[in-house]
Amino acid sequence: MTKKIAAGNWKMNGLVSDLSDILDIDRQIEGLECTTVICLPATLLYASDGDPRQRVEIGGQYCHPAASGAHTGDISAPMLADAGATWCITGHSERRTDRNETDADVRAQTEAVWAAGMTAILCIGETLAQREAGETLAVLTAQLAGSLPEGATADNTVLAYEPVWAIGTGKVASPEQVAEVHDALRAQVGADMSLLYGGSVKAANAAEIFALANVNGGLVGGASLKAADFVPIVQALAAS
Ligand SMILES: O=C[C@H](O)COP(=O)(O)O
Repeated sequence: MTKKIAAGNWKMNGLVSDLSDILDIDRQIEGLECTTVICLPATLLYASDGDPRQRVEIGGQYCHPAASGAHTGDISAPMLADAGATWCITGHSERRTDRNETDADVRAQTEAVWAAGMTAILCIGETLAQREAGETLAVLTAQLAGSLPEGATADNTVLAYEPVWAIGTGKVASPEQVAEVHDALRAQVGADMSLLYGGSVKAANAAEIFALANVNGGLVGGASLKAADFVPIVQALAAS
């Protein structure tokens, strides 16, 4: 069975002093029936794990496929797990673009996430040019085939659809666009894997997106940084 998941992605934002927002979120989501995750910069994971949280689960945003080795500046999945992460994003479009990560890289990272006992939030998404060329479903199908490893289950993987043109732009995909993609993904990954939508999700549009049949939650960037913005999104998901 799918799980409702409200996942925040702080991206390259946040200092130790900002962890008070995690505690605020934690307090305010008590009693809500959904899983809440915040994917933090690696520098904040250990400090966050030391906080007296009850409900918010913590994740990383990337991992190297190897467990250790001579990879200056990188971080491994066992390191993230050791610092308290139980989730890790793989294949975010910002890394596919900024770091030239390929589907094969994402597949290897996802396997590393599983090996460290964490759940992967695997991201796929089309660019505006691909959408305008009518290639959206073909692009997503190819990304899925290339980056989702054999052995993916509803317990070890959550799939996030994030249209690149909707990330951080304020241009949220329409309910029809989200529904078309999520219905197609559901047919490909089976009934149980949770499917998240990401791209300019905020309190004002969350309920409409979460009401769609095959949307089981959101991957939220900018609106996850402050409890005042994120908690209403978690509440909308729990009420959906
Ligand atoms: O991982 C989160 C997504 O990239 C969405 O970011 P955004 O909510 O700031 O558009």
